[in-house]
Amino acid sequence: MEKEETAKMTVTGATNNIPVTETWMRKHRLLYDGATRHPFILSIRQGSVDFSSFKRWLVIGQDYIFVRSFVPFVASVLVKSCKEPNNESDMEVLLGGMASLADEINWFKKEASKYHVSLTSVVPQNANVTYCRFLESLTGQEIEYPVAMTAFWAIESVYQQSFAHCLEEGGRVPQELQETCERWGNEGFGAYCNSLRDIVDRSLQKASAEVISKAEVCFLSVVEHEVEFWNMSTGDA
Ligand SMILES: Cc1ncc(CN)c(N)n1
Repeated sequence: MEKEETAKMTVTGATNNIPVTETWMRKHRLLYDGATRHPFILSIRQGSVDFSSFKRWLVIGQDYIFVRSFVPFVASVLVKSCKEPNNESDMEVLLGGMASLADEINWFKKEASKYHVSLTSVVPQNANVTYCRFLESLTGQEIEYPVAMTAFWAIESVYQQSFAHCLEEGGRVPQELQETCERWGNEGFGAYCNSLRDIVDRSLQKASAEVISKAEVCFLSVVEHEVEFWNMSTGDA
């Protein structure tokens, strides 16, 4: 076995047959489930979620702020993808991602007007500010494509799997939140997340052990930020 290959195996624990993202999922399952099975998500699934105006404001207002910061981050990933060899399919997936963010922004505006929330007067909470700063720190040219792609995939996947869990059999999602759960928990959004994951795995195949290790750290940071994001709903953030 080549020296470089040995280093990769040590850092990631990956074997030839198991994609790197899958090794992370197995290794960090508890942490990941902490985000996708957060008490706030479970309360939506069980139908016990508190409909106070604060929470409506939280989900619509705070997430709107987040998504507006997410767009320049995704744009920076798109720019990086243009410099990658064999990038045509990556570009298409990323453009699809941009389109879905445009839809998200419009949806937040529609929801805000339904609940009479003024999006421009929502003050970002600390956890959100920290998360948005983290995104900004990943837009620099020095951040390698596989690292930035890892963040992108993890951010979208945690959301998709959280809301998909709400919709799984046995759930009692309140009527008012059904559309929210379907928006991110639907199969199409799941397929898009799988395309992002495939790009991550492919780009990591040719990455150095150092980049793979950075990508894993980035994955863990995203999961922690997503937990903090949900914590805002219980006032713990
Ligand atoms: C915090 C968060 N993470 C992910 C998504 C899905 N784009 C979102 N809207 N907000």
